[in-house]
Amino acid sequence: MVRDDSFSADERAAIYRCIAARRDVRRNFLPDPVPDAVLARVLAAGHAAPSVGFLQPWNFIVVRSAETKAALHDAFSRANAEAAEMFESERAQLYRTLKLEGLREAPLLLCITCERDRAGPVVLGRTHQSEMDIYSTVCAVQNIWLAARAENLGVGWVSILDLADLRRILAIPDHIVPIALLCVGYVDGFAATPDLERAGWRQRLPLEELVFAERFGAREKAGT
Ligand SMILES: Cc1cc2c(cc1C)N(C[C@H](O)[C@H](O)[C@H](O)COP(=O)(O)O)c1[nH]c(=O)[nH]c(=O)c1N2
Repeated sequence: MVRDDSFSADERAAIYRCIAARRDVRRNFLPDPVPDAVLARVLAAGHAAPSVGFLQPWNFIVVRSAETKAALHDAFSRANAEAAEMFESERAQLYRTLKLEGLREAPLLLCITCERDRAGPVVLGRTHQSEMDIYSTVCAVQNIWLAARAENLGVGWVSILDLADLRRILAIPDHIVPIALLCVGYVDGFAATPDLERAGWRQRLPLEELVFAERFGAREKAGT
Protein backbone atom coordinates (compact mmCIF):
# COMPACT_ATOMS: atom_id res chain seq x y z
CA MET A 1 0.00 0.00 0.00
CA VAL A 2 1.46 3.39 -0.97
CA ARG A 3 0.40 6.38 1.08
CA ASP A 4 1.65 9.96 1.13
CA ASP A 5 4.08 9.19 3.95
CA SER A 6 5.39 5.96 2.39
CA PHE A 7 8.98 5.83 1.22
CA SER A 8 9.43 5.49 -2.51
CA ALA A 9 11.64 2.69 -3.82
CA ASP A 10 14.43 5.22 -4.47
CA GLU A 11 14.18 6.70 -0.98
CA ARG A 12 14.24 3.23 0.53
CA ALA A 13 17.30 2.29 -1.52
CA ALA A 14 19.05 5.48 -0.37
CA ILE A 15 18.42 4.66 3.30
CA TYR A 16 19.74 1.11 2.95
CA ARG A 17 22.74 2.37 1.01
CA CYS A 18 23.48 4.88 3.75
CA ILE A 19 23.29 2.14 6.39
CA ALA A 20 25.54 -0.20 4.40
CA ALA A 21 28.02 2.50 3.33
CA ARG A 22 28.44 4.02 6.83
CA ARG A 23 31.92 3.34 8.16
CA ASP A 24 33.90 4.10 11.25
CA VAL A 25 36.46 6.54 9.87
CA ARG A 26 39.65 7.46 11.70
CA ARG A 27 42.04 8.36 8.90
CA ASN A 28 42.34 10.40 5.72
CA PHE A 29 40.36 13.36 6.99
CA LEU A 30 40.52 16.32 4.65
CA PRO A 31 41.21 19.74 6.18
CA ASP A 32 38.03 21.19 4.62
CA PRO A 33 35.85 22.73 7.31
CA VAL A 34 32.37 21.36 7.95
CA PRO A 35 29.90 24.12 7.00
CA ASP A 36 27.66 25.29 9.84
CA ALA A 37 24.53 24.38 7.88
CA VAL A 38 25.77 20.80 7.41
CA LEU A 39 26.68 20.48 11.08
CA ALA A 40 23.26 21.86 12.01
CA ARG A 41 21.53 19.18 9.92
CA VAL A 42 23.63 16.42 11.44
CA LEU A 43 22.94 17.64 14.97
CA ALA A 44 19.23 17.97 14.16
CA ALA A 45 19.33 14.31 13.10
CA GLY A 46 20.82 13.46 16.50
CA HIS A 47 18.14 15.49 18.23
CA ALA A 48 15.43 13.64 16.25
CA ALA A 49 16.42 10.34 17.87
CA PRO A 50 13.94 8.36 19.93
CA SER A 51 14.37 8.72 23.69
CA VAL A 52 12.85 7.04 26.69
CA GLY A 53 9.88 9.06 27.98
CA PHE A 54 10.86 11.65 25.33
CA LEU A 55 13.58 12.62 27.78
CA GLN A 56 16.01 13.90 25.12
CA PRO A 57 18.84 13.52 27.62
CA TRP A 58 21.61 14.54 25.24
CA ASN A 59 23.92 17.50 24.78
CA PHE A 60 26.36 17.92 21.93
CA ILE A 61 29.76 19.48 22.62
CA VAL A 62 31.39 20.73 19.40
CA VAL A 63 35.19 20.83 19.66
CA ARG A 64 37.27 22.72 17.12
CA SER A 65 40.25 23.89 19.18
CA ALA A 66 43.58 22.26 18.28
CA GLU A 67 44.61 22.50 21.93
CA THR A 68 41.58 20.54 23.12
CA LYS A 69 42.06 17.97 20.36
CA ALA A 70 45.69 17.55 21.42
CA ALA A 71 44.67 17.05 25.06
CA LEU A 72 42.16 14.41 24.02
CA HIS A 73 44.81 12.75 21.86
CA ASP A 74 47.18 12.62 24.84
CA ALA A 75 44.44 10.96 26.88
CA PHE A 76 43.87 8.48 24.06
CA SER A 77 47.60 7.67 23.86
CA ARG A 78 47.73 6.89 27.58
CA ALA A 79 44.66 4.65 27.43
CA ASN A 80 45.76 3.02 24.20
CA ALA A 81 49.13 2.00 25.66
CA GLU A 82 47.26 0.36 28.55
CA ALA A 83 44.81 -1.25 26.13
CA ALA A 84 47.58 -2.83 24.03
CA GLU A 85 48.88 -4.59 27.16
CA MET A 86 45.50 -6.28 27.68
CA PHE A 87 45.70 -8.48 24.58
CA GLU A 88 47.65 -11.69 24.09
CA SER A 89 51.06 -11.30 22.41
CA GLU A 90 50.13 -11.80 18.73
CA ARG A 91 46.89 -9.87 19.15
CA ALA A 92 48.77 -7.09 20.95
CA GLN A 93 51.17 -6.86 18.03
CA LEU A 94 48.31 -6.49 15.56
CA TYR A 95 46.53 -4.09 17.92
CA ARG A 96 49.51 -1.76 17.89
CA THR A 97 49.33 -1.51 14.10
CA LEU A 98 45.71 -0.30 14.12
CA LYS A 99 44.75 3.35 13.72
CA LEU A 100 42.06 3.73 16.35
CA GLU A 101 41.46 7.48 16.46
CA GLY A 102 41.56 10.60 14.30
CA LEU A 103 41.35 13.13 17.09
CA ARG A 104 43.93 15.61 15.80
CA GLU A 105 43.24 15.23 12.08
CA ALA A 106 39.46 15.60 12.12
CA PRO A 107 38.29 19.20 11.64
CA LEU A 108 35.82 18.79 14.44
CA LEU A 109 35.03 16.49 17.31
CA LEU A 110 31.62 15.90 18.83
CA CYS A 111 31.07 14.70 22.34
CA ILE A 112 27.56 13.44 23.01
CA THR A 113 26.54 13.36 26.65
CA CYS A 114 23.57 12.12 28.67
CA GLU A 115 21.91 14.05 31.48
CA ARG A 116 20.27 11.25 33.39
CA ASP A 117 18.21 13.45 35.73
CA ARG A 118 16.94 15.87 33.10
CA ALA A 119 13.33 15.21 34.06
CA GLY A 120 13.68 14.05 37.67
CA PRO A 121 14.12 10.52 38.99
CA VAL A 122 10.99 8.86 37.57
CA VAL A 123 10.92 8.65 33.79
CA LEU A 124 8.28 6.95 31.67
CA GLY A 125 9.92 3.80 30.27
CA ARG A 126 12.93 3.92 32.60
CA THR A 127 11.09 2.75 35.70
CA HIS A 128 12.20 -0.87 35.31
CA GLN A 129 15.25 -0.59 33.03
CA SER A 130 17.52 2.08 34.37
CA GLU A 131 19.91 2.25 31.41
CA MET A 132 17.26 3.42 28.95
CA ASP A 133 18.42 7.04 28.99
CA ILE A 134 21.93 5.89 28.08
CA TYR A 135 20.56 3.78 25.23
CA SER A 136 18.48 6.75 24.04
CA THR A 137 21.64 8.81 23.77
CA VAL A 138 23.28 6.05 21.75
CA CYS A 139 20.29 6.27 19.37
CA ALA A 140 21.21 9.95 18.88
CA VAL A 141 24.80 8.92 18.15
CA GLN A 142 23.66 6.48 15.49
CA ASN A 143 21.40 9.10 13.90
CA ILE A 144 24.39 11.44 13.75
CA TRP A 145 26.56 8.72 12.25
CA LEU A 146 24.04 7.97 9.48
CA ALA A 147 23.18 11.61 8.77
CA ALA A 148 26.89 12.38 8.57
CA ARG A 149 27.34 9.59 6.02
CA ALA A 150 24.50 11.02 3.94
CA GLU A 151 26.39 14.35 4.08
CA ASN A 152 29.57 12.49 2.95
CA LEU A 153 31.18 13.17 6.31
CA GLY A 154 33.29 10.51 7.96
CA VAL A 155 32.68 9.74 11.64
CA GLY A 156 34.92 7.75 13.96
CA TRP A 157 33.90 6.83 17.50
CA VAL A 158 36.83 6.97 19.92
CA SER A 159 36.23 5.15 23.19
CA ILE A 160 39.80 4.35 24.17
CA LEU A 161 39.97 7.12 26.76
CA ASP A 162 39.55 7.32 30.48
CA LEU A 163 36.19 8.92 31.21
CA ALA A 164 37.85 11.00 33.94
CA ASP A 165 40.17 12.51 31.30
CA LEU A 166 37.25 13.21 28.97
CA ARG A 167 35.32 14.87 31.81
CA ARG A 168 38.27 17.01 32.84
CA ILE A 169 39.23 18.13 29.31
CA LEU A 170 35.67 18.99 28.27
CA ALA A 171 34.53 20.30 31.70
CA ILE A 172 31.71 17.78 31.87
CA PRO A 173 30.01 17.98 35.28
CA ASP A 174 29.68 14.90 37.50
CA HIS A 175 25.95 14.44 36.90
CA ILE A 176 26.44 14.30 33.11
CA VAL A 177 27.57 11.03 31.52
CA PRO A 178 29.87 11.23 28.48
CA ILE A 179 28.57 8.73 25.94
CA ALA A 180 30.51 9.20 22.73
CA LEU A 181 33.47 11.09 21.36
CA LEU A 182 33.30 11.33 17.57
CA CYS A 183 35.86 12.53 15.03
CA VAL A 184 33.98 14.21 12.19
CA GLY A 185 35.13 15.50 8.84
CA TYR A 186 35.17 15.13 5.09
CA VAL A 187 37.29 12.24 3.87
CA ASP A 188 38.75 11.22 0.55
CA GLY A 189 36.62 8.08 0.45
CA PHE A 190 34.81 5.43 2.44
CA ALA A 191 36.07 1.85 2.61
CA ALA A 192 33.65 -0.85 1.48
CA THR A 193 34.29 -2.94 4.59
CA PRO A 194 35.22 -2.19 8.22
CA ASP A 195 38.88 -1.39 8.83
CA LEU A 196 39.01 -4.09 11.52
CA GLU A 197 37.75 -6.67 9.04
CA ARG A 198 40.40 -5.73 6.48
CA ALA A 199 43.08 -5.78 9.19
CA GLY A 200 42.10 -9.36 10.07
CA TRP A 201 40.93 -8.42 13.57
CA ARG A 202 37.41 -9.81 13.24
CA GLN A 203 35.06 -10.81 10.44
CA ARG A 204 31.38 -9.99 10.03
CA LEU A 205 29.27 -12.76 11.54
CA PRO A 206 26.71 -14.53 9.33
CA LEU A 207 23.32 -12.97 10.10
CA GLU A 208 21.52 -16.33 9.97
CA GLU A 209 23.59 -17.51 12.95
CA LEU A 210 22.32 -14.58 14.99
CA VAL A 211 18.61 -14.97 14.35
CA PHE A 212 16.59 -17.20 16.66
CA ALA A 213 13.04 -18.44 16.42
CA GLU A 214 10.74 -17.96 19.43
CA ARG A 215 13.41 -18.65 22.05
CA PHE A 216 17.00 -17.63 22.58
CA GLY A 217 19.25 -20.16 20.88
CA ALA A 218 16.50 -21.86 18.88
CA ARG A 219 17.03 -22.05 15.13
CA GLU A 220 14.30 -21.78 12.53
CA LYS A 221 13.63 -25.33 11.25
CA ALA A 222 14.88 -25.94 7.71
CA GLY A 223 12.13 -25.55 5.14
CA THR A 224 9.87 -23.32 7.27
C1 LIG B 1 30.48 2.08 20.96
C2 LIG B 1 31.58 2.03 19.94
C3 LIG B 1 32.89 2.36 20.30
C4 LIG B 1 33.90 2.31 19.35
C5 LIG B 1 33.60 1.92 18.03
C6 LIG B 1 32.28 1.61 17.67
C7 LIG B 1 31.28 1.66 18.60
C8 LIG B 1 29.87 1.34 18.18
N1 LIG B 1 34.62 1.85 17.11
C9 LIG B 1 34.34 1.50 15.71
C10 LIG B 1 34.27 0.00 15.46
O1 LIG B 1 35.55 -0.54 15.46
C11 LIG B 1 33.58 -0.20 14.10
O2 LIG B 1 32.28 0.27 14.18
C12 LIG B 1 33.56 -1.67 13.67
O3 LIG B 1 34.85 -2.12 13.47
C13 LIG B 1 32.74 -1.88 12.41
O4 LIG B 1 33.21 -1.02 11.40
P1 LIG B 1 32.25 0.01 10.67
O5 LIG B 1 31.69 0.93 11.71
O6 LIG B 1 31.14 -0.78 10.02
O7 LIG B 1 33.11 0.72 9.67
C14 LIG B 1 35.89 2.26 17.45
N2 LIG B 1 36.90 2.23 16.53
C15 LIG B 1 38.13 2.66 16.85
O8 LIG B 1 39.03 2.62 16.01
N3 LIG B 1 38.41 3.15 18.10
C16 LIG B 1 37.48 3.18 19.06
O9 LIG B 1 37.76 3.62 20.17
C17 LIG B 1 36.17 2.71 18.76
N4 LIG B 1 35.18 2.68 19.68
